[in-house]
Amino acid sequence: MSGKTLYDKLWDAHVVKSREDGTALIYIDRHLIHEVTSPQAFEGLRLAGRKPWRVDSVVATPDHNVPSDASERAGGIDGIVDEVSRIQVKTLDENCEEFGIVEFGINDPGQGIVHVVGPETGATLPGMTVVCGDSHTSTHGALGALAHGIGTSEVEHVLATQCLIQKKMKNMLVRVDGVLGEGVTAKDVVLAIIGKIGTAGGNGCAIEFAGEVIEKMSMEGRMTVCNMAIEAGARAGMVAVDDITIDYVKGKPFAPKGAEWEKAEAAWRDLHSDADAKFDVVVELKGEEIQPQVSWGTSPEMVLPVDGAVPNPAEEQDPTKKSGIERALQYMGLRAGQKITEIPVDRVFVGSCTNARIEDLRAAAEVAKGRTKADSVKQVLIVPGSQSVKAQAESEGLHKVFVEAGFEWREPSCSMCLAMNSDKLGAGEHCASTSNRNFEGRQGFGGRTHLVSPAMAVAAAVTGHFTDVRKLGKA
Ligand SMILES: CC(C)[C@H](C(=O)O)[C@@H](O)C(=O)O
Ligand code: SF4
Repeated sequence: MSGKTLYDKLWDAHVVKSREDGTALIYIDRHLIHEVTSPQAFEGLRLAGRKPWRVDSVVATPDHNVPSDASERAGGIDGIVDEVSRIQVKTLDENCEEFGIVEFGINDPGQGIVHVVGPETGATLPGMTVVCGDSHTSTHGALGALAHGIGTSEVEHVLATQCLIQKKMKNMLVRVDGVLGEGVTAKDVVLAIIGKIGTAGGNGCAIEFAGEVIEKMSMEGRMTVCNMAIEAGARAGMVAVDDITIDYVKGKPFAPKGAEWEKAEAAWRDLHSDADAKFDVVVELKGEEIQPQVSWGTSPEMVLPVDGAVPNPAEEQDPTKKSGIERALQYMGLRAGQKITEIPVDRVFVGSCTNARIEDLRAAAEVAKGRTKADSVKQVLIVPGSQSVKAQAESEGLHKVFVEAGFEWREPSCSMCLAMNSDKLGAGEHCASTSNRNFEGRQGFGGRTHLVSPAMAVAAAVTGHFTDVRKLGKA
């Protein structure tokens, strides 16, 4: 018998009962909650007269509907102008109060995007099963956890039973070997992976990201990569536990302490695929071949190196792909063969659970330092992923760099990642965005999203069009 993959190990450790039909009941260690997908789940609990099975496994924070604007934010929940948003955030608050759930409320120092808050507080730990009613829960797999999104009815199921019915996924290995060039980041790595395997490449699989590039990557970079596993079609992405993981987790508020820590660390050290483990699918990339990426179309797989040119549908043989390209070019307002660097940018968004951690803001500030927003760019939003990221950035003076560059320094929120709050693109506007989704209307009706790294987003902000950050020269 061959060895186990990391996914096999995490799965086996959480199976409560397996059935003949391939489904299994798995135990959930951590349940993260936000305002969008939890109201009906709590309503269901109430109607059935149930209470959460293990209330201390649940951690909540509002993120999608909270305004990023400081003055609107200052009014707390009651100050939220949009009525639907206000009700959602208020309902989360009331539900947490009623059921005794730990919540980092709207202006609490622990508040933030749920996928930033989980790892930074140690609510997410290696070896855990982590769920949230949110597809980007895959982010938490970076810690060597089995983490994936669930639907609202499953949110209720997990609240009520602490378990989830699942079918085991296939094992997929994505190896990124070699080294990354200067100016090439985790975001470029994951965009290049999706460009290669497509948005259906990981369907039915749990992806383990490995290889030298991933081994050298910081925890935050690994989170960026795992965050977008879902955009590659896989519900879960993960990375083996190593010293980088252990060092990251140590001392976090929810992390075990003292003798408990020793025991936990020893167990976590086994959270890697065995040398003889077999994967159903293996994909390999070379780090040195990855360039800074920019998405040009309406799907994350429509992505190119910054020195590339938008495809010409006339050169595509496959009729489905051809019409896909035609439609994307039309929506995005681009010409066949147009150089990526010739695409003008109207707004820039640095934020989201993909790229709003402290290292992302440092990378953005490094490019912004001594430069200013191009006149043609209407707005540059810099939105920290959590209150704690915001405080850290301010203690390092990063906010001053942004403000001096003519950018807006905002409050933690999902913000312009999706049009669920007041940060939106206007119809026809192009946005250099560090988020993870670029489908039609994602950032506002008619808005045109281009996915990039934080450094590339700022390079676009200061030049007014996509620019290879490596060619910017000295500020
Ligand atoms: C609102 C929520 C359910 C959704 C998700 O599941 O991912 C959102 O976070 C997104 O990024 O589209
Ligand atoms: S930041 Fe964007 S992708 Fe992440 S949870 Fe919020 S809306 Fe979803």
